[in-house]
Amino acid sequence: MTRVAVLGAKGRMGSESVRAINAADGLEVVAEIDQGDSLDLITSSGAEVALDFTQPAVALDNVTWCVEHGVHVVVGTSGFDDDRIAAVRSLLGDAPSTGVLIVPNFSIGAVLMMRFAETAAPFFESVEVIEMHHPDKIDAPSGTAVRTAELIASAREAAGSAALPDATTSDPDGARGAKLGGVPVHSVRARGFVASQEVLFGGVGESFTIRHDSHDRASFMPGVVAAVGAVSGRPGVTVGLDAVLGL
Ligand SMILES: NC(=O)C1=CN([C@@H]2O[C@H](COP(=O)(O)OP(=O)(O)OC[C@H]3O[C@@H](n4cnc5c(N)ncnc54)[C@H](OP(=O)(O)O)[C@@H]3O)[C@@H](O)[C@H]2O)C=CC1
Ligand SMILES: O=C(O)C1=N[C@H](C(=O)O)C[C@H](O)C1
Repeated sequence: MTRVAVLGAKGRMGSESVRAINAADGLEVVAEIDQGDSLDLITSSGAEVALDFTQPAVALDNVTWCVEHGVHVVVGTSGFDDDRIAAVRSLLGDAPSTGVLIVPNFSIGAVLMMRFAETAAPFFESVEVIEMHHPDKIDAPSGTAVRTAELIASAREAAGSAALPDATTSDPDGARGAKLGGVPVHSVRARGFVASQEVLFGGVGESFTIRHDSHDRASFMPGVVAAVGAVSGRPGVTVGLDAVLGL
C-alpha cells in the first residue's frame, strides 16, 4: 500500500480525490490535511506521497516542505508557471531522489488538448485561448491555459513563427485578453461550467478549434490516481501527465 496525504482534503478536488484514492488498488489516504492543520501530519502519518489541491498562494511552500522531508509530491494546484517550476527544480538540486509531479490538468481530454495545440501551433498564423470555469475559482487565467499558452509559444518559437497578426492600437479595457508568451488568453467565469477550454487557430481562409470540457470533477480522478501511483518512481521534476500516460 502506498500511504498518501491529501492537502486541501476538504475542498472540491481534495474531497473527491480522497474517495478516489481510497477506492484504488494499492493506495490509501493516511492524512487529510486542510486549512489550519500542521504539515507535520504528513510525516507523523507515515505518508510517502502528498497530493496538493490547496491554492496557488500556499502550494509552493507545501512542495518545499515535502521535498525537505523526502516526501514525493503530486501538485494539482494551479499557478505553477515556468518560473515556479524552475524554483522547484533548483530546490531538488543536482541529485534529486524525491519525485515532484506537477500536473496542470489531470483529465485525459485536457492532456490531449494541450498536446494537439502544441502540434498545431507552428501551422497557423493566429492563435488565441479561451478558458471557461465555475465562478468559485480564485485564479485567472487557469493553470491549464497558462500551460497551453507556454507550449504554443515554445512550439512557435522553435519553428521560427512570426508574431501573431493584430492591428489593435486601442484597447483601454483589456478586451484583447492577457498575453502569455504573446498568446492572448481570455478567462470566462460563469455558473454551470466546471472546466472548459477552446484553442482557436486561424490561417488564411480557415479556422481550427480544439475544445475540451470537463463536465464533472470525476473526469480528473483517473489521472489523479495514476499520478499518485507513479510519482515515487519518477525522481526529479515532471510536468504534465503525458509521461505517466505514455504519451
Ligand atoms: N490539476 C487539475 O486537474 C485541477 C486543478 N485544480 C486546482 O486545484 C486547486 C484547488 O481547487 P479546488 O479544490 O476547486 O479549491 P477549493 O477551494 O474547493 O479547495 C481548496 C482547499 O484547500 C484548503 N486550503 C487552503 N489553504 C490551505 C493550506 N495552507 N493548507 C491546507 N489546506 C488549505 C481550502 O480551505 P479554505 O476553503 O478554508 O481556504 C480548501 O478546503 C486550485 O488551484 C485549482 O485550480 C482544480 C481542478 C483540477
Ligand atoms: O479550478 C479549477 O476548477 C481547475 N483548475 C485547474 C486550472 O487552473 O487549470 C484545472 C482545471 O481547469 C480545473
